Amino acid sequence: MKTRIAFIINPNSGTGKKESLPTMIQEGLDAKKFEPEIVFTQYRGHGTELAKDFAAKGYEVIVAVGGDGTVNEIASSIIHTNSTLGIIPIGSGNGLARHLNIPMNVKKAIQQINESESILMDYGVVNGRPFFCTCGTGFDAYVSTEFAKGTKRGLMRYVEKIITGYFSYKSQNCHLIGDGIDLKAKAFVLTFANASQWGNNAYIAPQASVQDGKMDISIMSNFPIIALPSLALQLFAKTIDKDLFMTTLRSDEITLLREEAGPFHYDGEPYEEGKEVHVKTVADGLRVLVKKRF
Ligand SMILES: Nc1ncnc2c1ncn2[C@@H]1O[C@H](COP(=O)(O)OP(=O)(O)OP(=O)(O)O)[C@@H](O)[C@H]1O
Repeated sequence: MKTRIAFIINPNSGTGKKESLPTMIQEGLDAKKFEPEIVFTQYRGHGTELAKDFAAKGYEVIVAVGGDGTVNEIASSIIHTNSTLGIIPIGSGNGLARHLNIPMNVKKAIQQINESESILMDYGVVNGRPFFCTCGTGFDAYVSTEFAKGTKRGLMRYVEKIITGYFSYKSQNCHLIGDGIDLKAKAFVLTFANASQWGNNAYIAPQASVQDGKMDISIMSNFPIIALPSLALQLFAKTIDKDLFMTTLRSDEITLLREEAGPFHYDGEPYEEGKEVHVKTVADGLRVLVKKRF
C-alpha cells in the first residue's frame, strides 16, 4: 500500500516562485512509495483547515510547504493524531526545518522525504496557542511585528528590521516563576525555545532539544551597542548561551509576569498578549518526518 501524502503550499511564504512546486514534487517524489495530493492555501489560517481535513481522512503524512508560520498552521491540526508532519522549507526563516536538518534546497528536501522516518517531538503552548519552534517577547517579538507590517518578505527584510529596531526598542521588566525558578530581569529578548533557533541559523537557544520534554528559556539583558557585534557572531556560532548578557533556564512549565501587555510572537507570527503569560511543553505530541538514520 502506498503512503498517502498531502502537500499544503503557502503561496505567501518567503520570496521564491511557487508555480513550479507541484511539478517538482511530482517529479521528485518516489511514485512507488507515495500517493500525493497537492493544494495551495487561499488565505491565512487555511492551512489549519486543510490539514485538519487531511488528518481526518487518515493521510499518513501532511507536508507544510512554507516557513515557520505555515508549519504552525498545519502542525496545530495534526498534534496528537496519527499523521506525520513533513516540511519543505520555502519560508524566510525556516527555524524548525533547519533545527531538524531538513535541506533548504527544495529538490533535496523532496528527495529526503523518500528516505525519511517519523519521530515524535515536543511542542509548546503559550496561553493556549501551540508553537513548535520558538515563542517570545522582547526584541524578537518587536521584529516579527515590524516584519509582518511590510509587504516584502525574505532574509534581508529581517536584517533591515533588526538594525532599525535596535535603536527604537525599549527593554521590559519581566518576572519568571516556575518550579524552582523565581527570576526578575530587564529583558531585551525573552525567548521560549522548543527548538534551538529563531530561523536563518540564529541560535538563540543552542542547547534546546525538541525531544527532552522541556523548553529552554533564553533571556538577553540590556547590552551596550559595543557588545552587538560579538552577540551577533555568537548567535550564529551557537555560543550565545555562554555570553555574559545571557541567562538560560530550562523547564517544562513557566509563568511570565510583565509590566505591560504588548507584542508577543509564536513561531514568528506576531500578536498582542497580556501581562500574564503561561508557557508549557507537551512532550512527544507531534510526529515529524526526519532523514532516516540507518
Ligand atoms: N494563501 C495565503 N495568503 C496570504 N497569507 C497566507 C496564505 N497562506 C498562509 N498565509 C500566511 O502567510 C504568513 C507567512 O507564512 P510563513 O511563515 O510560512 O512564511 P515566512 O514568514 O516567509 O517564513 P518564516 O516564518 O519561516 O520566517 C503566515 O502568517 C500564514 O498564516
